[in-house]
Formats: sequence, structure tokens, C-alpha cells
Amino acid sequence: MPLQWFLKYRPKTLNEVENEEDAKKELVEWIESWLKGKPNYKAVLLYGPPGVGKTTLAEALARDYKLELFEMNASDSRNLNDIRTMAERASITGTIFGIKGKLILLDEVDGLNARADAGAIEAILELINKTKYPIILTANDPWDPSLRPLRNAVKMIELKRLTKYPLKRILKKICEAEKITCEDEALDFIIEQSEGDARYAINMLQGVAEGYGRVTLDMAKNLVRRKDRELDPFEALRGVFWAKYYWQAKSAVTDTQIDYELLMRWLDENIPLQYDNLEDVWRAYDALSRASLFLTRSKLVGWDLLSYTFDLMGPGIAFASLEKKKPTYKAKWVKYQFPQYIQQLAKTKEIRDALDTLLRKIGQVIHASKDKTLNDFLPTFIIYYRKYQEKLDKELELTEKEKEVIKLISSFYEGSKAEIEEPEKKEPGKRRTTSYRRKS
Ligand SMILES: Nc1ncnc2c1ncn2[C@@H]1O[C@H](COP(=O)(O)OP(=O)(O)OP(=O)(O)O)[C@@H](O)[C@H]1O
Repeated sequence: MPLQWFLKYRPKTLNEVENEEDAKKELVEWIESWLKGKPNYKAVLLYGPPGVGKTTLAEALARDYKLELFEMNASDSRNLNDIRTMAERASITGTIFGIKGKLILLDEVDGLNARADAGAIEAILELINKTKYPIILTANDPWDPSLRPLRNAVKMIELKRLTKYPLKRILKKICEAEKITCEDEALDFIIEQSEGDARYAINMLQGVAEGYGRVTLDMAKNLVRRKDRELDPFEALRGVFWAKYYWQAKSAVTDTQIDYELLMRWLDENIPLQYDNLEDVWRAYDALSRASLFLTRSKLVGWDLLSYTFDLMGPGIAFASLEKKKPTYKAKWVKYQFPQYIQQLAKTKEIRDALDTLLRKIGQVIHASKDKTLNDFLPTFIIYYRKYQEKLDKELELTEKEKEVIKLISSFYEGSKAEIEEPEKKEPGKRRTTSYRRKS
């Protein structure tokens, strides 16, 4: 799989990092204070919205100052022990780490409070306390009350949202390096949608450009959506079927608020419209059916399994088409259909409601649940009804809609001429039975 452009074109040096001049200056002063052996703060917290260059800055700083970067995602609770171990090791200069000159990067510390990882903040504080190496923490939102002890222990450095011109320079450089013709208005459009998030803008550019070799305003308008906006079902489908990368297909199914079962219906309806090749259709349905299995399993066993449902619904269906491997592949424009199943449900709502009340009425008389009445008793009831309609109408106080339902169900049994036998005359000592026999 080709490398994602935001990684491929991640700035290597501080100089290449766009926009964040104040932050760069503060970072340089801080690291130099460390190198002189008199750190003004043991750790800094880089904070700001996603995709503005927090991780990038830390990596560029390490490269510029030839520091070995020790990077870890703080919000992953599995790392709690690693943080503790690191705190132990970081308290000893050089010897265990070996090489002198390290920079410790703990990404996404604001993910910690959400996990209610009580011990993690203390572990980081301990690390900061003991460390003999500079530490950079990053966070999107450092203002959560639970992070206060951390805020007090570090130097806070803010990163601003990227503005239009720096973002445009980043995108233009990539277009040149990838030899892609990009319309200026298209880049402006992408930038407008990305809300100052460079990673988002680069991802969108890659999504439009790859495979087409050019980016026009029209294409951008069709394929790029505003950041943080939830996808409607049509956009989610397009996101899956048009995806060229695994992550695109996966985010199409996770960025929508449509219930996953409902999204499955949408995919189910539209797979044969999107894919022409029968084997592609078969593979897509295979992925969808497995997604459905994992959904049931996740309900029964644990929600961890839900991520496989998304993998199968998104990328599984997106890459069911082998055509996508061809460099010339272009997704077919399809007018996606509303799932018939839902239309049917809407159309038959009245009937289903009447069936529901009918089953309850019968169930009350025979002391059975709705399901049992439906599955075990309804066929027998229909046979009784043919014979004792008037009586049953009255006794069960059937409404016109309920009678209509009985008629409808009765028509399914039309072929069967089953009838009720008259109860036999009661003879002393003989049990009374009622049965029905099939009239041939
Ligand atoms: N200031 C910048 N100059 C140049 N490229 C940038 C800049 N900021 C971000 N990028 C690009 O966006 C990508 C994502 O940036 P990065 O991972 O550093 O963001 P972040 O602020 O750490 O985001 P998050 O909070 O989501 O982790 C980088 O790989 C790089 O390609």
C-alpha cells in the first residue's frame, strides 16, 4: 500500500515546519537550556488542534539537535507500565539508554483522562520528576481539570491552527513533488474544508488526486467534505465504494452517525448497482455477511469485535473490486438507492401494527407470548377463523385492520384447505379433542 502523503511529506527539520514561528522559538530556547545543562523546564506540553504539527515539531526538533527520539502514545493504557519503566530508566543518565542525547515524546496525554487511568498522570509526573532527558508531551485539549497537575509541571507551548497560505504552500509542494496538476481553486476549496488541519487537507488532496493525476475544483467539490461533518448515507456509500485506501473506506463507515445495521442495509442495496463484475459483487456480499456476523458476535461477546465489523463493511466492501488495482480505475457514478427493506417497512407499518395487536389479543386468550402465538398458533387460528369468523370477530373485538391482516395471512394458506373437524360428541370417559385434517 502506498505511503500516506502526510507521512511522506512530513517536515524533517524545524525550518520546513510552516507557520508555527513562536512555538519553534520557544522550543529551541527550551532544548538549548537542556543542552547547556540548565533546563528551565524538564518538560514542555505542545497543545493545539489536530493536524497542526505537534508531533511533527517534536520529531523535527529531535532531528535538528541529533537527539534520539523515544516516542510513545500516552493515551494507550497498555503503555502505563512502559511509562513507569521509562521513569525508572530515565532517572539514570546515559548508562541504560546507552547513547547520550535523548528526547522523550509522549503523544496525546489528553487521551488519558477519558480512559480514567488514575495512575497514568502520576506515572508521567514521576517521569518528569526523575528524568535526565527532555520530555515533550502533546495534547489537543490540555484544559481538562484532571490534567492540572501536569499543566503545573510543564512549560505550555501553544500551536495555532494553520492559516490559508501556509496550508496552500504545504499542498502545492506536494502537488509539485507528485507531479499532479492542481487547480488553485481546488486547493482553496480543500483548505476551506479542512479547518486549519494540515493532515486532513493532505489526506483530502491525496484522496482526490491519486488515480486521477489531477485535481480540479469540480472533483474537489464532489469528493471533499467539511471536516467533522457527519456523512449522510449517500456520502458514506460513496466514501466506501470510491475509496482508494483502506483508511478512506474505514473512515467512511466510522464518520457517519447512521446506525451500523442501517448502513449495512444501504450497502446491501447498492453493492450490485456499484459493481458490475459478478465476482466483485460476490466478494462484497461475502464481506458484508462477515461484517454482520461480527456485529452479532460483538453484541454477544464484547464490543471490541465491532472494529472488525467496520473493517469488513468499509475496506472489505471497498476492495472487493479487483478492478481497483488497475491504475486507470475510476469509480462508476451511481445514483444510490434507498434500501427497499426500509421502504417496505414504512409501507407495511400499519399492517405490522395490526398484526401486533392481533397477536396480543390471541395471546391473552391462549396465555402465550406474542412470538409463540405467531410461530406456533397463528396457522391453527386461521383455520378456526375460517369456520368461526363471526364469533371470533366479536369475542376478540377485532378491528377492520386486524381482519384485513387475517385475510392477508389466510391467503397465504389458500392452497391448504385444512378445516376444523366438528368436536366429537362427548362420551363419558373419553377425552374431548379438537383436530384438523387436511382436505385433499
Ligand atoms: N506546521 C506544519 N508544517 C508542515 N506540515 C505540517 C504542519 N503541521 C502538520 N503538517 C502535516 O500534517 C501531518 C500531521 O501533523 P502532526 O501529526 O504533527 O499533527 P498533530 O498536531 O500532532 O496532530 P494530532 O493532534 O492529531 O496528533 C504531518 O505529517 C505533516 O505532513
